[in-house]
Amino acid sequence: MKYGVSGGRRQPKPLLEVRDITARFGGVVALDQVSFDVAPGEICGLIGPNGAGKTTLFNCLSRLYASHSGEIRFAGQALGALPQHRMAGLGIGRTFQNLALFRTLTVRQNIAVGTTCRRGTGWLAHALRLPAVAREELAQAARVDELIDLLHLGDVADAPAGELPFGTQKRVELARALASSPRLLLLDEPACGLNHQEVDELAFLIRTLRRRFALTVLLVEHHMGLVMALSDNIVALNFGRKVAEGLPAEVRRDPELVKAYLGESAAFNQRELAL
Ligand SMILES: Nc1ncnc2c1ncn2[C@@H]1O[C@H](COP(=O)(O)OP(=O)(O)OP(=O)(O)O)[C@@H](O)[C@H]1O
Repeated sequence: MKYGVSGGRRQPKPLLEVRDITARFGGVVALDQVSFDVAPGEICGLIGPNGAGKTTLFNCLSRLYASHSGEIRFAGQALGALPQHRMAGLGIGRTFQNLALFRTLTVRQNIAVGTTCRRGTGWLAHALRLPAVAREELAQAARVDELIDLLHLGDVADAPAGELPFGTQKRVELARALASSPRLLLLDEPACGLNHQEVDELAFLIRTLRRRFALTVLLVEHHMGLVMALSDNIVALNFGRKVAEGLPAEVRRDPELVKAYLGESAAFNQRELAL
């Protein structure tokens, strides 16, 4: 029993509840009645072969796709009726597989964009330049500085984001997602395009960020070493269906998953497992 009372101890209520999510693109069933929970503070790995439905699920969670059936609850609140632009304010941050930075803005400006959803002052306060506005701007600048420091972006803080190496741009996007002070962070293939050393650093960074910001993380990733090393729990999809769920050690032995994914994945090698 994962939630409720177990062994005399009260288990935490899930932060994220995904119930019977089905999403279609024409005749393609991208997600087929997918259900799982993510507990507060957990790193949940979401794995599966290409086309399994992982990104579609992320897009349902961040409300980029609203036309799915089923229910998603975040901190007990149903997301169904909420528009996409409310997600960051609610506490859901995300990064994108193919990066979605403002290429001509500097690193600092890109990260600052992430803080805007936390603005408590309205347009009138800004027009009158009330003291509360200045206080808020100082707090946001401090948050941006903290993230620049934490993600080692100091040397490039004033460079246009689009001119930076791919691995650095990924750190900028992560910083922007964190700038909105999320409780739930959706990471879409953060290791994609990184070399071995950068993947090792990423693993350390994700653990550090979880501790520092009390984050819950949903991690889509093809790098099996990273997923197995980081995840408390793993959900595996294939052809839109959930085919396995459990602890990393359980999931990696699941026959259906091995057949569907790991057996044909060259990525699941000893080098990655050693991470
Ligand atoms: N916008 C779209 N229009 C039509 N079909 C789509 C669209 N987005 C996804 N699909 C289809 O839905 C299915 C799931 O795709 P999705 O991108 O969610 O898989 P994925 O697990 O994220 O794959 P990958 O690991 O390659 O990123 C695939 O069959 C894909 O072709």
